[in-house]
Amino acid sequence: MKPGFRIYTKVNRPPSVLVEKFNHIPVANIADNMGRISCVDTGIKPFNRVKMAGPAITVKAPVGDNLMFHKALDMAQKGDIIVVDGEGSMNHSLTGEVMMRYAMSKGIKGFVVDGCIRDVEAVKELEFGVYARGVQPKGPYKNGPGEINVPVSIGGQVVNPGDILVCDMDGIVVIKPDDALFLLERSLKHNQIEEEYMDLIEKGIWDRSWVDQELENKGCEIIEDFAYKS
Ligand SMILES: O=C([O-])CC(=O)C(=O)O
Ligand SMILES: [Mg+2]
Repeated sequence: MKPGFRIYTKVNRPPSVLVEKFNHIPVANIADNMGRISCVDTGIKPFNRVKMAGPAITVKAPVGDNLMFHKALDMAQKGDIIVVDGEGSMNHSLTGEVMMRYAMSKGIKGFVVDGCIRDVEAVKELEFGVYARGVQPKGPYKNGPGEINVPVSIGGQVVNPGDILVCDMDGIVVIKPDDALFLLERSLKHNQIEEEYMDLIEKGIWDRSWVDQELENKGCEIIEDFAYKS
């Protein structure tokens, strides 16, 4: 055992037919079905408009070093998302256009980096999901150590290898494979309810009575006799 410098090559990936279905579901709708506690903090932002869902290949990188990220690039399979725990460091970039183009050539879906990237002008144009905490022109070292396919922590969430990440312009949600089928059904229902709301709004018949009902239940004081005076 070599804690801090080891690679697990096997990953239990959920079935890709299941994962792919999450591509069409807004992250917000999934998050609403997960107790609002399963999203990565919004310091990790999209750097283009590419949405994605895929199983995680995880990398625990020493601050400012991307040797293990490069190894993960070689190990990752079509459809994977490489998730890099760079401890949120803003001092060195961990990836750039060259690695992204290589990843694209392998069918990898994208990168989620709790750290910095560079080549952001090029990233805007890529059909490849890139989510990261910041931008830094100074490049990474390539010395190691680090670990691949172990639990990592990014933006306040634990990500295990094989967990499903769903990423869109609102943010990133992390799904345990055992919860995926249940969440897929719930989130599709949620989509449908929201579509019904939009329809009722357009027709001008959306029922708003629940708001006053909630305020009454919670004991809100409503003053109707005079305006606020300072
Ligand atoms: O130095 C590296 O490994 C990362 C990099 O700049 C790139 O991928 O363009
Ligand atoms: Mg570069």
